[in-house]
Amino acid sequence: MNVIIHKPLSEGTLEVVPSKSITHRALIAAALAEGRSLIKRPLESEDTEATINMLRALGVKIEKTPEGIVVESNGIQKPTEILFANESGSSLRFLVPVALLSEAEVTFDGKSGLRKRPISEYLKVFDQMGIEYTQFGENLPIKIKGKMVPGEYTISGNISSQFVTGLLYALPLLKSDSKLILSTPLESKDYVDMTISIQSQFGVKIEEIENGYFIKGNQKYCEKTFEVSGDFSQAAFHIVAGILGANITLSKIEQNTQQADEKILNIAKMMGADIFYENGTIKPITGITYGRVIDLSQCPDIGPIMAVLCALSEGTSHIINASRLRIKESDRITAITTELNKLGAKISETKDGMIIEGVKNFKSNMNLYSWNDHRIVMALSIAAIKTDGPIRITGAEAINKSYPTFFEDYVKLKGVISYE
Ligand SMILES: O=C(O)C1=C[C@@H](OP(=O)(O)O)[C@@H](O)[C@H](O)C1
Ligand SMILES: C=C(OP(=O)(O)O)C(=O)O
Repeated sequence: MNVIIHKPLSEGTLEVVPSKSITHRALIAAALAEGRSLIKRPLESEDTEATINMLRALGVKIEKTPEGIVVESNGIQKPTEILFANESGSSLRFLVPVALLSEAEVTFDGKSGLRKRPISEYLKVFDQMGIEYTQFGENLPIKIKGKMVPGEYTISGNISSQFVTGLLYALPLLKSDSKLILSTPLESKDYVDMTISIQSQFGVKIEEIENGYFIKGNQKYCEKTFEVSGDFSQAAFHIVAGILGANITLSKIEQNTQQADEKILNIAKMMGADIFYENGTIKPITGITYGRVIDLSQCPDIGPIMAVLCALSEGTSHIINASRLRIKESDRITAITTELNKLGAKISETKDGMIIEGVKNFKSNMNLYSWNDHRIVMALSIAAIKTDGPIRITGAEAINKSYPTFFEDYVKLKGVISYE
């Protein structure tokens, strides 16, 4: 699907879509609880669907109802089929340790991009646990056989926090205590804090210790009714749209939900933006912003939209500590640099970030490419606010990964688009 943006989004009020990260986590905690849970206001997207399908293959009953998703579980069962994570890094990495609780042979696979994303930290843990595995490609498919055993395990903290989340889900269900030690400082730590917070709401406690986590064994997840909060990673696109010129108000976006991308508020303010935030409502004010040093080690997903804001800010910005942007759905450093430069931005890549000289406006270009990455499509659609004519984004269906209604919302906000 190609999208042509004839006129950018310009005004309106939008209810922020539910959080992808929280939806994945609530579904998994509910699947690990014996009994019946209800997940209210879940995100519906390709990624959350991957988690649902994988949990179903592990014997969990999941039903979509008008009230939300009902999850009924009797524990994790031997899988009935290959666990297919599609393109969702979270679904794959969260569910590897969970699936191993079945003590059966499990095969994981995913679509092209995910097949190349690292799974290395689990291989280290499998070696320490004596679990056997065979890989049939660069990373996936992988066939795993063995039993998770409690103990002390060491992994790196700077490849993906998703390995930590996956282990924290499964280890409390083992018969005795475990420790997870991080050999390098943990990046994207808020995501792990979110995991721990959601686990505690389902009755499981994790203790943070120096260099890692202590996980008491023999714990139980409890059934629960849980409501998903609005997604800061998606709100970030509309916040930047507001700063760049659109008159947008965002509703249903609660504060302090341990979302890493809530950091967009402080980063944008540091760049000179005015943003009002009260009672779950955000109102960004259009105005001038200034280039700054922006550290993305804790909030990588706002990388593409921060590049847009920096490219249109006065002076020079340095995006630093962002090497993991290269191992997402696309190499997001190369992808956003290439596409924004086609619009006249002045961005150069560094090994782990970008140096961005601000420009006042973008020119139009009818040939922008999604790089099969939802966050690149959304960032380019917001960049259209400062182009001097229409833009075409090819491969725009990538938005289905996390925000299938993105263009419907774009039109609600008075954007004019057509599809090819
Ligand atoms: O735990 C999560 O929900 C996520 C963690 C982050 O990954 P990394 O820890 O690999 O940076 C983030 O980029 C991803 O989109 C979602
Ligand atoms: C990288 C992302 O997700 P995941 O790692 O779950 O594929 C994302 O949503 O930007």
